Amino acid sequence: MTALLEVRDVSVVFDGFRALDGVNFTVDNGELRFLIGPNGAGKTTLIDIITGLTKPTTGTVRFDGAVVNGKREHQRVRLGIGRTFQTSVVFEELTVLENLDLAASFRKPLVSLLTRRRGVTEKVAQALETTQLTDLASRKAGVLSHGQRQWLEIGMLIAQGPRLLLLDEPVAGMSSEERVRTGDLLTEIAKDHTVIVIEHDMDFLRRYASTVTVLHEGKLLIEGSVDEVRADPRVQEVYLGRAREEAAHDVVS
Ligand SMILES: Nc1ncnc2c1ncn2[C@@H]1O[C@H](COP(=O)(O)OP(=O)(O)OP(=O)(O)O)[C@@H](O)[C@H]1O
Repeated sequence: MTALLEVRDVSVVFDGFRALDGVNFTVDNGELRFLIGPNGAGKTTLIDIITGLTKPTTGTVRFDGAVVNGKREHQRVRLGIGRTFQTSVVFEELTVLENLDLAASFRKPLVSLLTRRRGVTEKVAQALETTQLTDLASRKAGVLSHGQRQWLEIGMLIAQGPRLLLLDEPVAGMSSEERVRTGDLLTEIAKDHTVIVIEHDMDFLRRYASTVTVLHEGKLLIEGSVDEVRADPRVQEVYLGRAREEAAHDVVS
């Protein structure tokens, strides 16, 4: 396997605070990688330096072998780096199909966006099928359930044809049924994409993750299988220590 993404010795300093501290993080082509860590560990900052939203203070980010440090967000999207945000980006007044169509059109010149097209492009049809939203294609996005909206956002990402998908807590707020469907969807997407998912839910990880990367206080703590990570005393301390602190706080407050 070859590395699609290579983050080398990356540090990010915000006003003297080290959000990331010498992080090395490599993801191979075709991997479904999970990223975990307690609040403030640096997970979102790591995603931000991959997408170009934040510039690393030191270190390099390579995508498909080329350094992308100097590239801006939209240039990285064009290279094939796509992300979802914790906050929704769907247009509520547009239908599922229209949202997907718009997302799929983003790389085209403006003139083709202004030309009315008939029918559904292959990419959009593929995104509808993968996310199993075909039956809801003509439904306005504003009336979708939370889970359906998340799948639409993932579909919008797929419709853009990225090689690397970065998903920030895709199952947050979902029912257990929706979680299963999302896990299956991620597994399906990972068959022909590379996927990095920020997720906290251990049950979800146990079911769907192969390799997990744990961040803590801006550093990479451990990388391994779910079992290896769960058995690691440092990980237990980070999570259990945190739970103990919170329990103590609950008692005194
Ligand atoms: N723009 C910023 N300016 C200053 N500090 C920031 C900025 N962005 C993030 N931080 C700080 O960097 C640290 C890491 O934040 P980050 O959002 O990456 O953590 P996280 O692991 O994604 O946490 P969470 O699970 O809470 O989302 C936090 O302490 C946060 O307050």
